[in-house]
Amino acid sequence: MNSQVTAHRPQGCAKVSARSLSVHYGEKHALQAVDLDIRAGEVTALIGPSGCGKSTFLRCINRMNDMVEGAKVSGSLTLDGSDIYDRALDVVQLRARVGMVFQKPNPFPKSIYDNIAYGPRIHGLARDQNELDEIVMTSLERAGLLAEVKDRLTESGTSLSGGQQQRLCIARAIAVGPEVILMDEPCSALDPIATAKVEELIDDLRENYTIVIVTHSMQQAARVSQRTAFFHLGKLIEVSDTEQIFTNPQQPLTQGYITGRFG
Ligand SMILES: Nc1ncnc2c1ncn2[C@@H]1O[C@H](COP(=O)(O)OP(=O)(O)OP(=O)(O)O)[C@@H](O)[C@H]1O
Repeated sequence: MNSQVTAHRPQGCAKVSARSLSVHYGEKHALQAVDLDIRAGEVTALIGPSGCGKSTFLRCINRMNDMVEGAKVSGSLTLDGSDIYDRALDVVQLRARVGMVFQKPNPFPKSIYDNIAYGPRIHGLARDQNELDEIVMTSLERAGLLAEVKDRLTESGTSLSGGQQQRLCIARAIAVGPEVILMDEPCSALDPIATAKVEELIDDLRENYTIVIVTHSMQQAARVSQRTAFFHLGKLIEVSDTEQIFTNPQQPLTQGYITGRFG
């Protein structure tokens, strides 16, 4: 636990907890008083029409919105009960605890090995070369990529296929020992076979990590998540067990979206 994080009363058993979370981009009120708990050890899918605030919510959790000029976050957002927006919080440490995988695979223009070793080196996680090798191998193994790349660790990460690059990025996130992994449409640039592999991987990872995934695909949300949150025009309309959202949504707006009446 980051000692720089101010302790607050934990909110239930939630890993991440938002209360009245709002985000403005200048005049634009992109996220409006959202209350949402993300449970540990589960995959939570964020769904909703384009521009409804899914990515904005996701980016609050590792403070990626800090980099957006004019972005203003208010309300409360906690990780294990500690304020993510505490001024004293070390954002580099936060991003080690809360990793992120983006829409487009973005390996560094470095070797496969160095892509994974980069984070552990920066954070001083290995005492020697053997420990670093161990972290690299374990991360590749967990990301389901080791068998495919073990003989080409010195080749560039960019030489891999799109699906392999995305699993490399997941391995890179895993390498620094995160607790939460944020995924922003991680399969939208992948073909169906690569998508299936990443989805399988997400399912394997959920035992050890708390995963939040933004997806445009309702089929994907139904396949990979245990909880689903539906957003509309910056508001959280409904959050529930995924099965309930897709079979018996309580809100007319959710019903309209999942049946394709708008979106
Ligand atoms: N940097 C920014 N500056 C100004 N407005 C922004 C910025 N980023 C997002 N917005 C606006 O905030 C709202 C929410 O955007 P966000 O990207 O969170 O939506 P989303 O649900 O993830 O959309 P999509 O599914 O299209 O990715 C949108 O109206 C968007 O135009």
